[in-house]
Amino acid sequence: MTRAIQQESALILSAMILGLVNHLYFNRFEPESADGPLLALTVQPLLLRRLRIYPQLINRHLSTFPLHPLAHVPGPRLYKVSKLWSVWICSTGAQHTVTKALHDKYGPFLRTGPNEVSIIHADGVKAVLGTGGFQKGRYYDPQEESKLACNHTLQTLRGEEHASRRKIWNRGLSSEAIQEYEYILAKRVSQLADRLQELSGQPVNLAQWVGYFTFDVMGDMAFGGGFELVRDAGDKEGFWTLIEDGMKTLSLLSHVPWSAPTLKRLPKGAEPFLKLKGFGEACARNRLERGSSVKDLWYHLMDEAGIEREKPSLSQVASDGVLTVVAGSDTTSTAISCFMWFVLSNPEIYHRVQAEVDSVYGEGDSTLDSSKHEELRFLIACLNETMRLQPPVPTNGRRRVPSGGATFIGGCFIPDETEIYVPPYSLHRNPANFSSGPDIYDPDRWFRQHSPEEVFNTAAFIPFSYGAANCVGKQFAWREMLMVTSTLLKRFTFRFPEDFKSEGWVDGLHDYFVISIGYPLLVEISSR
Ligand code: HEM
Repeated sequence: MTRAIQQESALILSAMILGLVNHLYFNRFEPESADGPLLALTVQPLLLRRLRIYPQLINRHLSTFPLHPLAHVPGPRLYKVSKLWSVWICSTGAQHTVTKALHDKYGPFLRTGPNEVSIIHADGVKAVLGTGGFQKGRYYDPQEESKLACNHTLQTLRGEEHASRRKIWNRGLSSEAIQEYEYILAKRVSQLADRLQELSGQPVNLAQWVGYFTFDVMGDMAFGGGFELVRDAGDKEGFWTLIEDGMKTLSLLSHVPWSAPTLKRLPKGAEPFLKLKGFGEACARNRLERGSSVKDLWYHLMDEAGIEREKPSLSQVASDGVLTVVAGSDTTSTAISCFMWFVLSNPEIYHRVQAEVDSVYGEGDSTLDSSKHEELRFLIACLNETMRLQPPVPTNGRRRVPSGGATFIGGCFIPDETEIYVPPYSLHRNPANFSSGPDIYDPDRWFRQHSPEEVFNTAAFIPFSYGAANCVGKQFAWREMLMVTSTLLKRFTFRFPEDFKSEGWVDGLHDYFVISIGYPLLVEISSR
């Protein structure tokens, strides 16, 4: 062996040892902040540079190491090495479609990070999200930073704390409470329809108007009113952008939760969150000063009836108010806008669903009467099919396998401390769960007698998530979606303008935890 080869072998060996030490350390002890890794990233390359070995060499031996506990889960090499790739994909808004393409290539178990697995096997739903499943993972931690917005919202609480706060939320969104909000909803639905009537005959961005509507509804629900976007025809406070920027930053940070404490020390690192928090606090102050003539959700969350032994704090409720607006407006408006896009793109379905609304709400009936909602079976199927293909929360947050909780899911070994998730967009389009034509808009699949070759597995349909932390607003969202879509279908005829390239509209749906609609949904409206 020449001296040069001996030297090279020694250097490679030392790099491998360093790689192994890093691997063992970071695999066991995920960093709490970016400080340690940054130090390691600075010192180790310098050290190796002196030894003439470059960090790429180490990278190869870290999370792609054949003895890594997740080595058996397939996925692209870049994902195995670092979460930074996910951050980049997420910043483009294409997380849902990229994850789907990777599942198509690698199968139902996909490694999307050094310590992260995505599952679209139907067994994953109960195992990860159901009773006996896992608690929320570190993905949610950036929201918990004390200097960041939405501190301790319902969405970031775990275990007992979550269960006791969720009890109050359940009360605020129970069937009984929703009956009281019906008045708010009906008022807002007629206001939207009246405004659209004024705009008939010209191209209108329907998605924008539906967005104004859902924001107004949530403003009424969470803070006793005050947004008035439909009335004033616009995003006058700029808080739409505020919420969108906040959500985008949050979804990026969520991929690298340990970077949040370090980033927050940088001057602009946490700005969108702080703005969002300021917005929530201002709305909360307004609600307190103004009071409310109706029992809104705030009434329940603040426990104004005095049912709880310990009254929730104002800051807690202000944070939950922001959560309501974020969780309840973009989601519902995405579902409604996508529904309109799907039915307008499928004229036969459009005519059938309109005919159903006409038959359920006959002469003299009001579409604001929700007691007939159960009769709208085809409309419900169309909305379900919409949320199957375009779930408003397409990727979902991560859960964490606890220490000592290693398990098998759908035959795949999932080691402890893994961040694991079940992304609805890919789950719903997996042919093992829905086929034939998993990517085809086919509302009839919700009705018809299924042949033995057909797969229709509703256990793998989770637009509202599943288990103890599923969507608490599901029942309200259904009431809202059915009331507004039946009203619009009954009152108007919609069509895409001649020169509108409607096929590409879905390409503008960006996944920033909730969907953000990038392109205008242009329609021409005429009264019927
Ligand atoms: C079509 C409309 C909606 C969809 C598809 C939807 C979907 C979801 C999903 C997937 C989650 C779980 C997120 C996670 O795991 O981190 C969730 C949670 C939640 N949603 Fe909704 N949502 C909708 C409407 C609403 C509405 C109208 C409200 C409020 C009135 C609401 C309030 C919430 C809250 C507070 C949570 C957190 C629940 C918890 O952590 O216990 N959502 N939603």
